[in-house]
Amino acid sequence: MSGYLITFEGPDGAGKTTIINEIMKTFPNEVKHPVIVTREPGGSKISETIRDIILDPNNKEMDDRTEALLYAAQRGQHVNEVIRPALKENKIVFSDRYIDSSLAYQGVGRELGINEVQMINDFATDHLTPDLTLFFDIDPAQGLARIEKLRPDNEDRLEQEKLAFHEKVYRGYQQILKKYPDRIKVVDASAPISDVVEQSVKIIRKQLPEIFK
Ligand SMILES: Nc1ncnc2c1ncn2[C@@H]1O[C@H](COP(=O)(O)OP(=O)(O)OP(=O)(O)O)[C@@H](O)[C@H]1O
Ligand SMILES: Cc1cn([C@H]2C[C@H](O)[C@@H](COP(=O)(O)O)O2)c(=O)[nH]c1=O
Repeated sequence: MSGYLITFEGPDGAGKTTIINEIMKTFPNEVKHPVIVTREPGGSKISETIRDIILDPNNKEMDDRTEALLYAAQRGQHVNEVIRPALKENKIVFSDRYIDSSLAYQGVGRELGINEVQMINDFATDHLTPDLTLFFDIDPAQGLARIEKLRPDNEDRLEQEKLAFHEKVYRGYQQILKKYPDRIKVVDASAPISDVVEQSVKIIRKQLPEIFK
């Protein structure tokens, strides 16, 4: 495979989607490869359908293991239908969330265990690991406040979880950062948007210099 998978991770409201959109205004002209943007949960028709089920606030009775398996299932489909074909075509894939979200939210937030969640995802993706991951570091309360401001009455099932859950997820991300220091790099996501964009592109340049013109 000759493309590159770059993933964007962090608490809800960290600014991942906003910053990817900003980066995309100039990044495609700076690199040798075509760039595509995708997201999880979602990114393909089937995976978006699974997304709707997972995030539906009416699905209050969803079991934690069911939730973990649904995230892994949508990821397997997304990888096989969208990500692997793009990598084979030499593209750079920006994914707004990927496996680390499951390790942090389901593995630690839901207390299913990082190793167990890693196992079902390795099966689903046949071990597809990102080349680089940017962790958007923000206090979870600040992230949730951004979401609340953005859509006060329209939070999804995960966003509706109490702050204590999101703090646990944040601690989960800290564990994952320690486990994969070479792959995951930290961005200060509390900074102004232009600054977060600059930090992100600087890290990509440093870690993957070969992709730039
Ligand atoms: N650096 C920033 N400073 C201030 N506000 C920001 C910044 N980045 C994003 N925002 C705002 O925060 C809100 C959430 O941003 P965004 O949807 O990009 O976050 P996200 O990480 O993709 O969230 P989620 O994971 O929940 O989808 C938006 O209103 C956005 O404009
Ligand atoms: C991929 C993935 C996501 N989540 C959670 C994180 C968010 O609260 C929602 C939806 O994500 P979005 O960024 O708002 O689009 O799902 C998760 O718990 N596990 C995962 O694997």
